Amino acid sequence: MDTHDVSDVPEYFKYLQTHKKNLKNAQALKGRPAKSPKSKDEILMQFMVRKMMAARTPANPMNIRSSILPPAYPPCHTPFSKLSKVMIKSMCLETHHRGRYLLIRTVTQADTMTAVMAIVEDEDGSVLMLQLFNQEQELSNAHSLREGTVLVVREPYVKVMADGDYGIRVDHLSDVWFIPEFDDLVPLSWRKRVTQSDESASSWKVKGSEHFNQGDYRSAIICYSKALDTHPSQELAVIAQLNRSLSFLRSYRFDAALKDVENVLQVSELSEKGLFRKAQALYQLRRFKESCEIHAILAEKYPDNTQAAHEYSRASARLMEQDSGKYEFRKMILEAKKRRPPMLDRGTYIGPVTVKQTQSHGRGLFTTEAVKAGDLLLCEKAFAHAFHDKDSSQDLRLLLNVDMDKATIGTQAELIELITQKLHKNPSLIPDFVDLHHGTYKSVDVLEMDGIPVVDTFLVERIILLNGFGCPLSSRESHIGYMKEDDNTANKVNMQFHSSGVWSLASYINHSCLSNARRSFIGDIMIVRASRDLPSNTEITFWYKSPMSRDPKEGPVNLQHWGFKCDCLLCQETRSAGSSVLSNRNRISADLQRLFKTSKMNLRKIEDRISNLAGTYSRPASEVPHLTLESPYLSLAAIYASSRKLEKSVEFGLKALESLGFVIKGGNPPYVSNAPLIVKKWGLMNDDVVGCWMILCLAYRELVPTLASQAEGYARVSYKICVGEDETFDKTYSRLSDRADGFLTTAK
Ligand SMILES: C[S@@+](CC[C@H](N)C(=O)[O-])C[C@H]1O[C@@H](n2cnc3c(N)ncnc32)[C@H](O)[C@@H]1O
Repeated sequence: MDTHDVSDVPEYFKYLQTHKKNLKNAQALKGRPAKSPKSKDEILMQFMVRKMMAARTPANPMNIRSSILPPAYPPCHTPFSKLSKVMIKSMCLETHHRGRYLLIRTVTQADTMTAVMAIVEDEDGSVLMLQLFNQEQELSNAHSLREGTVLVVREPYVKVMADGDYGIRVDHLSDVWFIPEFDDLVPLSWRKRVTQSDESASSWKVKGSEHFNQGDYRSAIICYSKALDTHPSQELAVIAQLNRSLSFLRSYRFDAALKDVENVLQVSELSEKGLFRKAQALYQLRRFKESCEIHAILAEKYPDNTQAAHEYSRASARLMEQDSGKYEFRKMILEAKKRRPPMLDRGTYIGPVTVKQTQSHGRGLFTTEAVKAGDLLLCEKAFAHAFHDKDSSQDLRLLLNVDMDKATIGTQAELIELITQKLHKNPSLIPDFVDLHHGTYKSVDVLEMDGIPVVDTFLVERIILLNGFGCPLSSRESHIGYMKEDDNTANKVNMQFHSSGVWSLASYINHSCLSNARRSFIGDIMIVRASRDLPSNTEITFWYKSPMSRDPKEGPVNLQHWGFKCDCLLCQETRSAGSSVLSNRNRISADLQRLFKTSKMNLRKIEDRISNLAGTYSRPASEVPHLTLESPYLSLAAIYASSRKLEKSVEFGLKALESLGFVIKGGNPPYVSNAPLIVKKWGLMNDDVVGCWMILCLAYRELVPTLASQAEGYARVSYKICVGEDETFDKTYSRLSDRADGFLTTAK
């Protein structure tokens, strides 16, 4: 939704086809020996050269870094005890060595190119390239994958890479294990020193603390675990668990941190550090209520702990947002502008909505009580958010999925990394995430193996493909960009963004072109508001693709990406209208655009052409919106407002809204004194609606002042629906602006 899908753009389409061909050629080598004919020295030299080249040359003709997903394959889900060792010399190309494992060690420093890469050797001294995908970038830093690191690759997959060389490709995080030097699996010849088998718990603890102080949390965790396995005294066990919990917190492993402190609290119920770290782990897992409960104990027992007091107020603020749906939106907008990445620390508010089964399109989100247009339905923090900063030199990435024939530009590849890592580190989050819609993709039904969480990278990718959203830095910013554009082209309404994310609850919202809700963004927070009045138990829908983004002659909006065809009334009307009506609409629309651009505009002719266009619709707009009419009506309303023909401005302003399906009473002459302006039915909500209400507001100010503030009220609600909040409305629109729609061209 709103991501840069470039699958059909000729240059990317060609690039995708080239990769499919490479893949086919590679697969023709399936079964050939994986051992490279090159010598170890040649392979090492080549690695260094590749590293230098990668730093200098763009990755593809489009100067965008590309990530290519191979055909999907499941993660290893066989217990390690049932795997047998394989050597490089016995491995084959383009083969998943099921039931086998490979023991290797790195013989180069790792480097991050398209993946974390290093040259590895096995016990025979045979070498190959290793490519670890979806790992943290820090893996290639000094602490982690340094030369000599021993690894186990479970069920290794050897691929022919794009340049024809061979490499072990690991896509699933649980398929690679980093083996500590003292582990029994490590051959004696690979050990730098002989580890004392009688090393004491306290010396492991000391080593753990040394690693911790150097910021090497992975090694610290290994040493504290070793201390705990080495029969520590109860006192030492508590210290090792407390220390390990802090290392877990620092490495974003909140489930494990929580488990450690819970063990500590069983022995020492009121441990200050134990309670504090528990409250922190719960906060990070977004369990704010439980975090506050622990903080309440801390506050009572340790009133002088100022850090805990500070964290208590933070957790209370999140809980308040979560329970009340009250946010300081203006502050959030300022924060999103400043923070990089624009991740906002806020609670998720779930309004009067619930997930239920629909009749024909899987699960959907429904109202649990009647709501009004503009009401807040959801204010959801992203499960994961990948930001592209257009003002920085950050690379854009092209993600090629050969299984799905998809090419997207933006941050989708990064999002896969973020989500696989988050789930791998916090397995308590896996069940809800993998329950999101994933089409026909079948994954393995295993959540854990050998005590390690199993996360299927290809499942994550499919979930992102079907549930992810492209998003602006803030919808206010994109609204302002939209209003500043003069040209009302499809590009203007077809917004696509490089930043992207997944919002779990919003993922249950189905599409309808006749949507009744709209999403907006502030940083990584998605806001969903009702765009019309809705009775209880109504299915909430928003656009995956805006029906206004399509070319009128193209027919219904193309939702092939999500595997369905929309059956809303708008799509039905478009299908039944037939190609001659659609091309007639298209022709008149193009003619109108031309007439609006002529220097001496002939308004009578324009009005005539608009009437012709209106004549192509057989059903009233209150039933099926007349989308092609909105823009010309709105342009006329603005032109007449500027030339002070206010009655005409009102006439066309109302028509613009009616073309979107609005039913409005009391807006047209004859005006009855004190009769209200009433929206009987809300229509489709696009960004133009705000400006249209403002044009009406400004015209009514002179014609019927009592209606002006009501029109402005509707402008404010429409703004809130489009932008997510109305705290910045006055900064963006003013009755005193010199523009016909009140938009402040200076708005920032
Ligand atoms: C983001 S998910 C929406 C939630 C999904 N229905 C579920 O059960 O989890 C997107 C998927 O929902 C289904 N869907 C959404 N809108 C639909 C519609 N108007 N008609 C049919 N299927 C729809 C499609 O299968 C689509 O790929």
